[in-house]
Parts: sequence; C-alpha cells; structure tokens
Amino acid sequence: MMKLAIGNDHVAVEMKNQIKEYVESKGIEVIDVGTNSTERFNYPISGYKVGKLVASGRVDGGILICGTGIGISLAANKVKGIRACACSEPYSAKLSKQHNNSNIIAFGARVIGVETAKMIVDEWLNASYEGGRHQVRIDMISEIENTDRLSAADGEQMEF
Ligand SMILES: O=C[C@H](O)[C@H](O)[C@H](O)COP(=O)(O)O
Repeated sequence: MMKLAIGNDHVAVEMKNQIKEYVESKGIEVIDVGTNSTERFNYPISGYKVGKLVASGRVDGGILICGTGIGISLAANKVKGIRACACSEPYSAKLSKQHNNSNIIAFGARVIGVETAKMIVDEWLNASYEGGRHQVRIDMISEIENTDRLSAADGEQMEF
C-alpha cells in the first residue's frame, strides 16, 4: 500500500483535511503531521517533518500546504534528498515528477482552490520519473547539496 505524509500550517487546515480525505479515498495511507488548529503555526515544522519522513523512506512521498506553498517547500528542501516543488497548476506538478523526480508536492491554500489542488495531486501521483537525461541534472543538484560544489562537464570544479 502506498503511504504519503501530509503537512500544513494554520492557513491550510481545511484544505489539508480535504486533500487528505481525497488521497485516502484512493486507497493511499496518509500520515498527517500538520496542525489542525487555525492558531498561527510556523510552517518549517511541517516542512521539516514531512521532509524527514520522505528522505528516510518511511513514506513514498509528501504533500505540503501553506498559504502559498512556498515557505513550507523551502523548509522541506533543506532536508537532504528532498526535491519539494511548489505548483499552482497540474502541468508543472506532472513535469516536476517526470523531469525533476519531485518527492514532495506543495501548493498554497491562499492561491488555488481545492479542485485545482486535487488535479495537481492526481497529475503528480500518476506521473513517473523519466530518468535518462534528467538524471544528469538531478545528480548535479545532489552534488551541490552534498559537496557545496559543482563539477563542470570536463570534470573541472567550477570556481564561484
Ligand atoms: O510561505 C509561507 C506561507 O504562505 C504561510 O502560510 C504564510 O506566510 C502565513 O502568513 P500569516 O502568518 O500572515 O498567516
């Protein structure tokens, strides 16, 4: 059974519950680490928790929702191995998986409605990473993450 983690801040409680129910209706298990209170909640907490669950392999992917999807994805992207993509429409969500091998999808409860959010989740869940030429670029992103350096095509280290 597929397992996803979901997280949110105070802005996105209602959308989180709607998306959680939608995903569960597809037979996917959802671990909810977000807040259920509309009291101000600092989104890095949810970004970090979902990021760690995904990066450690305890879940197969993650969904993050804040006001814009931006802050919460920025936080998740600080966890090693995370590629969290904030998307406001389904095309980018699909390509984020096919080309960028996104392991977390994020969106904003102040930006899109729940039906668009469901379409984003569907496209992201149904897409597959294509590998091939894209793996070279993912490897480059990982090199920056792991070494704070990036090798040029000729093997030289870039100096910046
Ligand atoms: O990227 C950040 C998110 O959009 C937050 O949901 C937002 O900054 C929260 O704003 P406020 O504290 O004014 O509700």
